[in-house]
Amino acid sequence: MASFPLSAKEEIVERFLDAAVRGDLPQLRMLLTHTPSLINQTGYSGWTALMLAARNGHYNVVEALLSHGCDKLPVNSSSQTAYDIAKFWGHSHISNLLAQTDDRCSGVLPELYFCRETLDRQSDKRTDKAWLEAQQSDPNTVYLLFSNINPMVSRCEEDKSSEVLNKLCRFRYDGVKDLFQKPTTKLIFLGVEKMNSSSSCSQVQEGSWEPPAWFAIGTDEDATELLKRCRGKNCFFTTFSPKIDLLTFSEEEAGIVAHARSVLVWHDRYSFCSTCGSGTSLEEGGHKRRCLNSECRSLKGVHNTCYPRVDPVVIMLVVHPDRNQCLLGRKKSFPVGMFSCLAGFIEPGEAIEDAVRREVEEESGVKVGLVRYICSQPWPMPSNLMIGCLAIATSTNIKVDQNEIEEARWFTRQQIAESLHRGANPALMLPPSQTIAHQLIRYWICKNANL
Ligand SMILES: NC(=O)C1=CN([C@@H]2O[C@H](COP(=O)(O)OP(=O)(O)OC[C@H]3O[C@@H](n4cnc5c(N)ncnc54)[C@H](O)[C@@H]3O)[C@@H](O)[C@H]2O)C=CC1
Ligand SMILES: [Mg+2]
Ligand SMILES: [Mg+2]
Ligand SMILES: [Mg+2]
Ligand SMILES: [Zn+2]
Repeated sequence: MASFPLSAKEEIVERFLDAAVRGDLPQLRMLLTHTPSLINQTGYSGWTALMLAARNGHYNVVEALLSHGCDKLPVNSSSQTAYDIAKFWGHSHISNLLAQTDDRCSGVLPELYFCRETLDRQSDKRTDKAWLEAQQSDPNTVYLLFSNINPMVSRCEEDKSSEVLNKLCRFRYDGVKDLFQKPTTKLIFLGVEKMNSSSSCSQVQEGSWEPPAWFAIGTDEDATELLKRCRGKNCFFTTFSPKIDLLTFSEEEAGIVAHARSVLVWHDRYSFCSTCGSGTSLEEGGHKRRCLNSECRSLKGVHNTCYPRVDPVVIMLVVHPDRNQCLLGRKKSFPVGMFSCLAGFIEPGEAIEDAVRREVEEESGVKVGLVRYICSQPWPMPSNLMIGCLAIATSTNIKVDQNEIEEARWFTRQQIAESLHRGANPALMLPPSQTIAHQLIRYWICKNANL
């Protein structure tokens, strides 16, 4: 067979990979210093330097590559990551290292979007009327303004390259106190600030630091009038279109928005008592509605009709019995090429595991055995709690319920890893990283298929 001379670029890649095979750390470091882009390159074999070092048990080379920010997601033609390779060849010190280090491939999920608890909710303070009133007029108290259920935001100018586009507009008492007079205004106590690096040091040391309280205000005032309070700043009300607005806050603000918006939506949609139909009033810092009819059954004992609702939803990555493929589906409303995990509402009297098995079979015809809970995410659309699971299929034939899902398919680990690694491609687009669906998929790829 004729062999062709290597180009200069190919030659340097092969020298780099050869250094990884031999465990030649000085040579590898020298080449990386000159050509940092070598780090994730593959040679003719389709293996990266990390895979080769993991195959040959060179712990120090794996360590050095990781410290240079090497990507652990690429897979070889057998769909193995470097972690899988180290495990297969019995280099447990290396597979442990690959499982431990870094955020993305540790097998431990990163904190999910909407999950950061920036404020301390202090739910015991919700029944302390005097304390709540004192906080309302405190000059340090922070108010967020919602026109009905949409928060007032400004465009984030700080970092144009970042995904953070929207920033919540923060008001002080003087800027919003007139709204408290209107009977339709809803005031929600969100919590108090947790102590962090920006808390005033001298006050913290003296013990005189009082963490500012945060409230959300929901109002049906004319939106244009409300915007005048910002005095010329470029503010607007987000409409919460999921693809455009919902995922564009910082991690800190996303958690606050999830809390405030879910409670305000509940007030908006449950104005009347669902037991007797009478009017209701807000209590407990906006976290309860009390029926105004003194004869109503809902006033005797504790009733879930009086509290904000949270709807549990199971969301699951179904793994093929061969452990090498996973089941993803797409709804008609998804962008072209996008597939995601199957999901569905838990029904009354149903355990999480049973809901997973039922929803998967209803939507795809696939039967599921083992179900393992992985993580959860509040999803304020309007108030779901996504309960993320991995599930092992016991059958593989797909029969889609066209009312719920347009198409469902088995995807190989390699197809998934490629889409995660190289980004959206026409064949398979995965949901954005802020979603639990994306994180479950990434978790499975990184963690290996063994549950
Ligand atoms: N964060 C994420 O990664 C993802 C979030 N989701 C969310 O999960 C939710 C549920 O997923 P679906 O596949 O639509 O559920 P699903 O498969 O149970 O079907 C939805 C249908 O269930 C019925 N239903 C039962 N209880 C309901 C309730 N409490 N609220 C609304 N409808 C109810 C309605 O007829 C509705 O049309 C959706 O709201 C969706 O936004 C879905 C996929 C990914
Ligand atoms: Mg369903
Ligand atoms: Mg569904
Ligand atoms: Mg359902
Ligand atoms: Zn009632």
